[in-house]
Parts: sequence; C-alpha cells; structure tokens
Amino acid sequence: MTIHIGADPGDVAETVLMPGDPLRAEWVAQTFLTEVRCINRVRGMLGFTGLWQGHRVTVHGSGMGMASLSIYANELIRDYGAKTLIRIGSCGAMQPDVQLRDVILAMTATTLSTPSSGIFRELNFAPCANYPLLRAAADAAMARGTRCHVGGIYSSDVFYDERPDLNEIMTRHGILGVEMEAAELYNLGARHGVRTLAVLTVSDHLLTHEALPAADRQSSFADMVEIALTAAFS
Ligand SMILES: O=P(O)(O)O[C@H]1O[C@H](CO)[C@@H](O)[C@H]1O
Ligand SMILES: O=c1cc[nH]c(=O)[nH]1
Repeated sequence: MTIHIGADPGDVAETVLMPGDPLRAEWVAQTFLTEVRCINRVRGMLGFTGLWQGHRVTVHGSGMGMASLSIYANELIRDYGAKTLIRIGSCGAMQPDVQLRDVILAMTATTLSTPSSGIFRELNFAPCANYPLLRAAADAAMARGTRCHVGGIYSSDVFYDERPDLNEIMTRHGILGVEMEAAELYNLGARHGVRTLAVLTVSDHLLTHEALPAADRQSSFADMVEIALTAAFS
C-alpha cells in the first residue's frame, strides 16, 4: 500500500492505462477486461486489474491535472513497478481538420509548467512519447480505420483558461489539441525509463465550440481503449 493506492504488492500489472476519470477506468475494466478485480478505492480513485487477450492490465484513474497524475504515476512506477503507462483521455481540438471523436496520438506535449518545472528550472525540457508505443498505436488506429492524428498537443494547467491568446498561438503552431496531464506523464517516463504515451479522444472543439456530454466522455471512447491496448502488447 502507498499513501494514495490501496493495492497490495503484485496487484498492479506492468501495463497501466490511465484515464483522468475514475469512472472511465471502471467502464474500461468492465468492458474490455476479464477476471477484473478492484485494487484501489482510496479517495474514490478507482483502479482495476484484469486480463485483455491473456495479458495482465491495470486501469487506474489519474484524476484531473498534472499534479494529480504525478501522484498516481509516481506511486505506480516507483512502488508497484509499472513499466508501460498509457493515458487514455479526452481533449479539446485546436485544428479545423480535427473532428469530435477523432483520436489524437500525442507525439509531444507543450506546457507552460509541470510538476517537474522545479527540477528542470531554466531548461525547456521537451516531453515526448515513447516512439515504439506511438508507432504501434498509429498502426493500430490505421488497421481499425479510426480517424487519427499524430502530433503535438498542449498540456494545460487549467481547464477554464483566461489566456485565449495562448490557444491561438498553439493553433498557429499546429498543436492538435489541449488536455491536462500528458506532459507530466512523459516527464516521468523519461525520468524513470518507462514507456509512456497519451491516446486521446476529441470531446470538445475549441474552434467550433462543439462538445460531447459527460456520459459520452465517461463510457463511449472504445476506439481509444482498443488502440492503447493493442499498442501496449504489440
Ligand atoms: O477525460 P480526462 O482523461 O480526464 O482528460 C481531460 O478531461 C479533464 C477536463 O475535463 C482533464 O483531465 C483533461 O485532461
Ligand atoms: O483539458 C481539456 C479536455 C477536454 N477538452 C478541453 O477543452 N480541455
């Protein structure tokens, strides 16, 4: 047990999918895994371990924002031995050719700051995905015929952003979408030598102002889950 995860040693698989929403974790476990066991309920943050096509997988919520993800990812890596961590999240599109429900594979994650900023100080570290995982996810998306974009995303510290000028700059520089966790996940992957990737589904559009309802964000992003699982075990 750690401070934030009630699982026993050995309860966590080496491959962990991390949605922000704990109820998305429950939906993924119930929908895609067999022999599922709940391994964490501390503070209502849900984690489950089961089997996908014979492979052991944990699905564990990260909460919203890099500060929250950092707590869970640190404990999963350092205390439970997680080796592959794939974020399965929602995001807001920032390009006109990206549509609602499209999948985005985050090659890099631009930020203003992360929980690692204190370590990097004046350095503009470039958080990036593990390339073999990214390539496997792109192959899986293509094989499924999923509308998929690969490129840079923006990991923001805030959902309600008082700096619309930043969004305009991101759009002008080809950033595909905005979410709130991937950059720190990638920082931790680099620091601990583990594989990390963010597979995202577009739930909002910052240019058209379209948005999916909460229920869809919780339990309808099946393509992203299948792509993440396929990539993890390719
Ligand atoms: O749907 P999740 O995975 O939580 O991801 C996105 O949704 C939340 C904001 O609504 C933030 O966590 C953001 O990154
Ligand atoms: O962080 C997020 C997540 C989904 N949609 C957004 O606009 N921002």
